[in-house]
Amino acid sequence: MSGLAHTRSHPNDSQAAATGSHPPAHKPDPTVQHAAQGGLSAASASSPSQQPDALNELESLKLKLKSALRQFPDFPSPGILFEDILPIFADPALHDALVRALELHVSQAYEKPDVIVGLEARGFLFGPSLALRLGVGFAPVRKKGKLPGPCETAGYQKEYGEDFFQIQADAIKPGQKVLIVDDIIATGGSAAAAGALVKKLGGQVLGYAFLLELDFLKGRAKLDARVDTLLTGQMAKE
Ligand SMILES: O=P(O)(O)OC[C@H]1O[C@H](OP(=O)(O)OP(=O)(O)O)[C@H](O)[C@@H]1O
Ligand SMILES: Nc1ncnc2[nH]cnc12
Repeated sequence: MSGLAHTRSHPNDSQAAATGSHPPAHKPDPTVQHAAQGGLSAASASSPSQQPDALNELESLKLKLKSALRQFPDFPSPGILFEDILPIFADPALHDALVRALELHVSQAYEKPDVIVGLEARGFLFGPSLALRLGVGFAPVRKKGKLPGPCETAGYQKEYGEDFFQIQADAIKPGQKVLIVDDIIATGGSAAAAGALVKKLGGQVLGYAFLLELDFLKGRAKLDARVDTLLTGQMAKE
């Protein structure tokens, strides 16, 4: 299995990314840790530049991370199986594993970005740490009404509702290369809105990187640049 996996999304597939039906109607015990499937599904070819040691390290980090995720059924609304990533941050070793995995992933797969853009709120948990490791800037995309000064705004729909995102007008300079990061891609609405904001400011979206992809929702079809995720899938425990 490749340590890095990505596909370039096809903008024309966006209709396929509608809201989702959900995977198995199991009722998992939320106190039991679950395993999202490690690795990535489609189109995951290693490039010759990828170092075997780094790939092994990445695979081992992904296994640790997947075992830390928990699921809560019917949160925040009925029918949603909520993936809780917070146990990762309760344990410094797991926290470090997440930042290290993203650092490996991004540094092997992309040219160096100028700016990491993280999405409120869970993209703020690791976006700044990743930016620091890579030696690049960080800019937040926030929910409407939280950022001072001139802002660009984009509305979007997500797996469980709709919202507005904003970015400060001077957060990205025209021509800057941007990597957008968040914890989860579900329907892709949030990430697509963030990409639209970066492009409104003249930024170049190198790609999107996530901890977890709920692939049955086909969110990556909404994104028109490279998409990378450490873990894929949603698996309920009986
Ligand atoms: O792919 P989508 O269907 O758009 O869903 C993914 C988004 O949903 C969650 O954020 P949420 O809006 O719940 O905000 P939070 O991080 O503040 O909890 C998650 O952190 C992603 O940002
Ligand atoms: N099922 C889910 N669990 C956690 N965060 C989400 N964001 C969108 N869908 C989600």
